[in-house]
Amino acid sequence: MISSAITLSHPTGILRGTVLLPASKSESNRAQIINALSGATSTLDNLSEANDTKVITNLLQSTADELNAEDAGTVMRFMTAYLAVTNQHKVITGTPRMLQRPIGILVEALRQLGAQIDYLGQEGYPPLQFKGIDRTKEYPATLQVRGDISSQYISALLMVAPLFPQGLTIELQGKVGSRPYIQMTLSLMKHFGVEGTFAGTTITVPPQKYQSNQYTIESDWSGASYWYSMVALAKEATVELKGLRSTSFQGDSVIATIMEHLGVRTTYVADEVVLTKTDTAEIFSFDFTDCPDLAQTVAVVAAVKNVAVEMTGLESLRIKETDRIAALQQELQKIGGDLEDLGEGLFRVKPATSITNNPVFHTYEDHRMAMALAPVALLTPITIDEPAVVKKSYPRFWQDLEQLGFAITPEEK
Ligand SMILES: O=C(O)C1=C[C@@H](OP(=O)(O)O)[C@@H](O)[C@H](O)C1
Ligand SMILES: C=C(OP(=O)(O)O)C(=O)O
Repeated sequence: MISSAITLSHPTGILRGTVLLPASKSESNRAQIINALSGATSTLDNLSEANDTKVITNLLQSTADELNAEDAGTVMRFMTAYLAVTNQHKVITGTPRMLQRPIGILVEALRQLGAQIDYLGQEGYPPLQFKGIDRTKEYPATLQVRGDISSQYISALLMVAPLFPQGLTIELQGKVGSRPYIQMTLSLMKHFGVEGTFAGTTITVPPQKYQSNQYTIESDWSGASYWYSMVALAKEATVELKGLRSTSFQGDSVIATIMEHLGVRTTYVADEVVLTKTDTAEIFSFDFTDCPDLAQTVAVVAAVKNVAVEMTGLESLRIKETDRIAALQQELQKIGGDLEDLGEGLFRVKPATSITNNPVFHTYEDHRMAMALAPVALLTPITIDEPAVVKKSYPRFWQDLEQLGFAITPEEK
């Protein structure tokens, strides 16, 4: 998909079919870092085709002096810890947006562990220059690390923690966001032979060696969330999503519970879930602290279904691929809706009152804006700018939509 915009519509509004979801980029990128730290002897099956995963695969093999993490937060943060502990002398940079996404908390923690890292631009932000690690330096076995900016800093530190002679204890400070991603990191570490404990706000990883193992990456629950939206907005629907597990490492599997309020029933069978429609469309409140990547999905469906959902825990949305709160407000206003800021962290979805005016949606270099807005096409033809953004996590998204009956027309501008 190279066109700069597409128009998207669905002639019947009826969805029936099977979708082979992409694998989780979060699991793929952790598994690859752990594998690289343990001599690259594990077998990783079903690695994601997400660009974020391709980027980390390439960077882990690269001999270049300057590495480019592009727009991938996990790559920037996980590679930062990896480059530090593997004593490399390289630079890591990224897209202009990546240079606005903070990394100071992670750099500060790694410096305390002996890593020499300089900022090449603004203090606290990439690009970073690595100048090796001083192994002679006494380092503190316990670090205090803020948990309220990005859990990716904690995950990055945890994956390298067993390599330190005393291991590492992390005491999380402040509110902890995206906690299931920290848990996912510990679960994958355990799969590769390293045990850590997470009690209250303290995580301890004793010194240990990773063991090689086989792991099959699960399909991506965040990517699944857009199919939940489509089922919620379709006239009729039965959609099978392949490769999802009822017991998942991914916190975004909570989408199954959230979408019960918005008219989607989930049935777990073998290695897939089946989504069907119900009549439910009820107001509810939900705290997205644990699953920030689902916020856009839910805000759009709720607006279109006229359900004034109350949303909290959206703080981290402002420092993702774009300021996702501002982007949602802009785009929902185009269909008469909004994400109203009620203050003190509370947001309320304002129902979309004019969805049929052929909206042209912008995507703000954010894959999740494109994918969260696409389901609106089940009700009215829409235009999506820069549709190629989906490649960050779900490159086959538009092909999968076509397979389920969406009509997609490129619009050259
Ligand atoms: O660790 C991960 O794989 C991720 C953690 C989350 O980020 P934050 O911890 O910055 O909220 C999430 O938004 C991101 O898409 C993936
Ligand atoms: C926030 C995201 O990714 P990252 O932080 O890894 O760039 C995302 O995929 O929604």
